[in-house]
Amino acid sequence: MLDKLKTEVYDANMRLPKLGLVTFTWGNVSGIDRDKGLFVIKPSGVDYDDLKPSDMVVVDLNGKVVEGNMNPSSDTPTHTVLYNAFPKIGGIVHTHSEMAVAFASARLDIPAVNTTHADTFYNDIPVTEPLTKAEIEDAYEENTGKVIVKTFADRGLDYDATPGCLVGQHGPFTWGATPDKAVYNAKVLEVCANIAYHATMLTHKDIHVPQYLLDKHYYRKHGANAYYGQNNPDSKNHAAREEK
Ligand SMILES: O=C(CO)[C@@H](O)[C@H](O)COP(=O)(O)O
Repeated sequence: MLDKLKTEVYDANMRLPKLGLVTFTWGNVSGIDRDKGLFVIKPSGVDYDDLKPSDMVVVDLNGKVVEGNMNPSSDTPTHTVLYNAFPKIGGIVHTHSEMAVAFASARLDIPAVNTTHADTFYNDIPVTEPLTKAEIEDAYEENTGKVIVKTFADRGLDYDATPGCLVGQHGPFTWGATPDKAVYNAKVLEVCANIAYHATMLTHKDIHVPQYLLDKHYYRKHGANAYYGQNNPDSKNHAAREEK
């Protein structure tokens, strides 16, 4: 079942250690088949070197395992909440990338300090409130998803325009149209966290790009697909390059 999606999710999971986004068995990637209402996620606690596409676990949108010989990622309830709440996403990533986790631990948003950030995230990347004792002691991973959804609702953020969030005192979750795009967004989030940290340390100031720069980059990417570099397979330039 869903063999093609299993391979796609396996490949996306294998990019996490290659991109330096995870250590040991931390983190996870999933991908969804919206037509079937099923998503595929890596198994829990399995070393990336030992993973195979056939190890991926198939889960329904109630979080119930429908196929798989192993237990799904411990974060499966979080992915379940996000797929139900964010209908346009096709893939989700959770990592423990270090600078992102530093911002999450300090309970700080990752500020939009430059165009690198603006190209992918239309706002500061929000950090959620840490989960309460009750939220941790019962349905922890489900509540982790709920606090992300609540943060976006409370702050009036568009999840499609800002495809990532820091869970306070935990770490980053990113999403995208595909598992691979969600991995891309996870790496960009970590790069942005690093740049924001250094820029803030260099200036000891609160830095934010102006809204008109965020608008320019967002609408250049999400507006007409006339051009947006290598990130947009629909762009003319991308097609032209493919023909060579
Ligand atoms: O955030 C956590 C633990 O804090 C998890 O994401 C682990 O880092 C990976 O768990 P599995 O996906 O292997 O269950």
